[in-house]
Amino acid sequence: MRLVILESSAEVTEWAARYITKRINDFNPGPDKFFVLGLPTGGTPLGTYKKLVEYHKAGKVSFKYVKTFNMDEYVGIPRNHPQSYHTFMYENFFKHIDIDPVNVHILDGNAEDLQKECDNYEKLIADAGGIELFMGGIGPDGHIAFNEPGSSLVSRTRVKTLNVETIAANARFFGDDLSLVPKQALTVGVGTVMDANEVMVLVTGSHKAYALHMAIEEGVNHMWTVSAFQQHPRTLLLCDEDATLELKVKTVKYFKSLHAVHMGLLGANAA
Ligand SMILES: N[C@@H]1[C@@H](O)[C@H](O)[C@@H](COP(=O)(O)O)O[C@@H]1O
Repeated sequence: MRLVILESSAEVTEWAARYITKRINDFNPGPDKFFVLGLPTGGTPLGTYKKLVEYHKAGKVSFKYVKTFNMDEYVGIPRNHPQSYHTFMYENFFKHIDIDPVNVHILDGNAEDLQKECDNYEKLIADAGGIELFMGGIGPDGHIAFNEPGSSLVSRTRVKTLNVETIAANARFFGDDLSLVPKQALTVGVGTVMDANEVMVLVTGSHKAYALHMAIEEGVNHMWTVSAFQQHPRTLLLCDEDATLELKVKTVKYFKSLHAVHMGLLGANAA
């Protein structure tokens, strides 16, 4: 595992955008070779989407030969609801870049047969050749996508009932009214994310500090589903100073000593 510790959440989101840009460009995608990118929603990656749009507009990266798969979507709110993940992704990212909408995949939380929709999503990912880089965020309880505490660490895409903590955390997007927050979602499984060639998780803020500690300093545990990535050969965790508050000094010192190595991941002329 790599843990890249940066000063602020702005630096984390920018680092992620630079890394995605470099990975896409190094991959050199084309009509017969699409780069497959897994994507999250949430407040954390917003800055990354902003930067990617900026890099795209500056001609530094194209999404013409990129296919995307989003992690999750609420069940039961209309696709065009202001808080649906469809709306979030189009407003904050897709409508500003050159991606072909046919290459955008987001689960349909209004499908007649929800499990069929989930099974089909797994098939679409496999047909695309698997996910090259999966970016994710976590909830304060250490969930990845909507894989709530207690989720199977080999789970696949499915319907999930949200727990109280997640409903409370997401209430801010629904006028702080718990009753308006959807209670179910479709989500990729932990196993689905584990299948990606590389997993990059963004963790920012002191409210995620305990989750980061449980993710990397304790054992693999289905109560902290992000801890599963201890067993992934290419896990890249990006965090800010605030998120390190519950880590051991020894852990923080070690990973900070690797700063130059981590910056090297962004390419030869990375500042
Ligand atoms: N399903 C999403 C997750 O994918 C996301 O990582 C999490 C954290 O969101 P934020 O980045 O706003 O803290 O929120 C939701 O639960």
